[in-house]
Amino acid sequence: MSSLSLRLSPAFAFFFALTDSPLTRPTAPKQCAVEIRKEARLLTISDYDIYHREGVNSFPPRSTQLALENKLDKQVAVRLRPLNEQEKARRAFQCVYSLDSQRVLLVDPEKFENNVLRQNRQHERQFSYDAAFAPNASHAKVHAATTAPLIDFVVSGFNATVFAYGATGAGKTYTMIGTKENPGLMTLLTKSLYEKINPDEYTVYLSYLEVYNEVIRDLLNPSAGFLELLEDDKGNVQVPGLSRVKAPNTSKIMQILQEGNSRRTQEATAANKSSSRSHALLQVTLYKNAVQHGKLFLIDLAGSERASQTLNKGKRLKEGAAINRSLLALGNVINSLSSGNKGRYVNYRDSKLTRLLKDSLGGNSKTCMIAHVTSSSTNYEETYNTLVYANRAKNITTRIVRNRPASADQVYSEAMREMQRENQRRATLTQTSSSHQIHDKSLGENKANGGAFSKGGIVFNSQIRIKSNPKKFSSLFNSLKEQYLTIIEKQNKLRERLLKANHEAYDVEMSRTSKMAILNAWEKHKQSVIESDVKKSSESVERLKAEVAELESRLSQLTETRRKVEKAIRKGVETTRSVEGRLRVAAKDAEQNEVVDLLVKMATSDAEKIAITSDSVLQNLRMRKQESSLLKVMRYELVADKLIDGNLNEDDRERLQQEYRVLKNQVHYHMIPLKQTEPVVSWNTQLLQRSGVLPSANKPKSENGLDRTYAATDMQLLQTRTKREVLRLPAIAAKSLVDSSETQSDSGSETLTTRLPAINVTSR
Ligand SMILES: Nc1ncnc2c1ncn2[C@@H]1O[C@H](COP(=O)(O)OP(=O)(O)OP(=O)(O)O)[C@@H](O)[C@H]1O
Repeated sequence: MSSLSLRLSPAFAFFFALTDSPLTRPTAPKQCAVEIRKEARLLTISDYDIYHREGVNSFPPRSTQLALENKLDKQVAVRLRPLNEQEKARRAFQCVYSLDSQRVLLVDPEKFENNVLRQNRQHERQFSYDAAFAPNASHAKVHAATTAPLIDFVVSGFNATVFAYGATGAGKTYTMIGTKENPGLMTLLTKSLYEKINPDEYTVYLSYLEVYNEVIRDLLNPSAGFLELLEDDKGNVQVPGLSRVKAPNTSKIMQILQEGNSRRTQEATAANKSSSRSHALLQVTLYKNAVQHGKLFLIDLAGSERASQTLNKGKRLKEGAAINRSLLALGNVINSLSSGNKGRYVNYRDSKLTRLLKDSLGGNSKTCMIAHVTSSSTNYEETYNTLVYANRAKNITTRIVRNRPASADQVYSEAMREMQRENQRRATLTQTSSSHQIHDKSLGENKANGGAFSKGGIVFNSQIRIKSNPKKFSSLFNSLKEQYLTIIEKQNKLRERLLKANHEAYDVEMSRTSKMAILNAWEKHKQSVIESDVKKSSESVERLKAEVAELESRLSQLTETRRKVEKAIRKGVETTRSVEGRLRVAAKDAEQNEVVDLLVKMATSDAEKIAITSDSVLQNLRMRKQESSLLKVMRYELVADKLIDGNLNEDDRERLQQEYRVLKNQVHYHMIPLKQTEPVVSWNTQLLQRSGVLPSANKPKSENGLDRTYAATDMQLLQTRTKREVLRLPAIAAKSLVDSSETQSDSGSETLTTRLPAINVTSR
């Protein structure tokens, strides 16, 4: 079934992966003459039990119902949307009912058709969930029953995820985002969170991103461009460069969400006049005393859709395919997780969406899925699929553990704990006033130095007034500590900016290199091209030149950004050193000195962490390009094999030869930048190497765990080389020039490459 489904349209492939095929749908129970409007409400628990006793498999099996061993970990709810005016005008009628607060009845509209062939088909099906909401249910009611209980959970230091699933137009955005007048769960949930926490103790940060056509964009900072998704060695998924905003109060949340939503990709389709074409993920992170404590993920998925329903064409159709593909991947993950097989393999890697949801679905998170269905008879199939899908999701089992700081944050949190201990100790000291002597002594030393402190070989001019009041003395150390932390935070922001600029520059440089190569090849060969082809190509050549010029100007802007940011970072490093020195002077005992050591370690570790992330962002980009080149090579080999085999009629041969030449050029130009831009060492790493924090040789010493990362980079480079050696392209005599504008290409410039003379691309 699955191989068949892959050859079907994405919407159908999606359908087959998630549901029982309609062909294998269970047959009807013997008597099922429920009169739709009257009896829907009359179906009782005993009916449900009878179905079970009779062994009718139309209901979820008993074992499935009872398998909710982790009922509290996973909650599945269903919300019905009322018929809209358009559906009423089409004389659609309600075909799904909420029987009570948990059960839903679906009635097949075909029941009312006098079709003899289908008279034995089962026309009613009942589903049971953790919660079911009638079409007139309010957001507040949905919130109270589903998401409100998650708040305590997050405040206790766990993660939680809520995602809205359903066909296009079923009401997901309505539930998650709502309107200004009637805000949805994102606002209600965040508001409730605020009501629960003490603002002096907790800080809340919001990040908001969308996954559109497998590309991640920051909805709070659209200028950040496309973002990468990375996994650290512990499998934690991160989006480096994703901005986060401190949300001081609830009205600010609404404003932030509205701004984010206005940037979301939305288009009108026949099924929904403002259809969301992307998955939107709001991340609410709770910090307790500056240490990450709990996380809430609120996700408005794009709707699954059938092309026939949305009447989509062109770009919209492609978007729909991407949406369905990622939902198909989500379906597969849900199927694996709910299979009950302990040694199951769960493939999260098929889409960005599943990679992002890895923690929520299979890991350390309490999850609430709200499935959405329209009650209209015209959407029966979609409703059926969604209800079955939601039913499967109930069986997902996970193991939840309280958040512990990630290893990289360990130093930071240790420092925080140290500081808290130190603060407490200071407070006690202040009360007992037994430390006067120490301060008097320090004052004495200070005076003796003519107002200059000397500690650890560093001499500072004393701007600091240390009075004999211990409170003030303690607050001096604390205020320096605050100052140090603020500078580190600023430094980290600058380093992240450098990472972003480097990422973009790398991408731009790759694109520029391959475009330049095409232009150079054109210049070289144009003499041998017939005049009509030169004319035909001139527009493409001009466009390509303009693109190269644009890329070059962007590159110089990015280089300038690099220069400025690096300068600011270097200045920041000097300031940190100076504050560090002052801290060491102000530190009056071993414990305080340890705190300073930890702060310094934390700053270094932050810088190294960003440098490593930056290296892997680049490496990832490079790997993606390699993968796409390899796919092209594989296609190229396939076409070449077919040509060699012969047995083709003239038309097919001609078509294949065209494709062969296009692919040959694509492979060639794709590979050029990959050959020229290794090895990958990010600007962040280079900066650390220049400042002596990291060794500058290719193979760093085995300190700070950094060697592992470099070893991985070396390994990847090695693999690249091996892969390249494997690329032996079959050589086939090329014929004349061909204009193959029909061929799909992933770069606008490739229309031109198809007109170039065949280039010998046997790779080295
Ligand atoms: N429970 C509801 N009550 C009233 N109106 C609703 C309800 N649910 C959805 N609607 C309305 O139905 C329309 C479609 O809803 P919405 O845009 O939320 O669908 P969607 O599932 O997010 O679709 P897509 O996947 O295409 O983005 C909207 O006009 C919305 O206001």
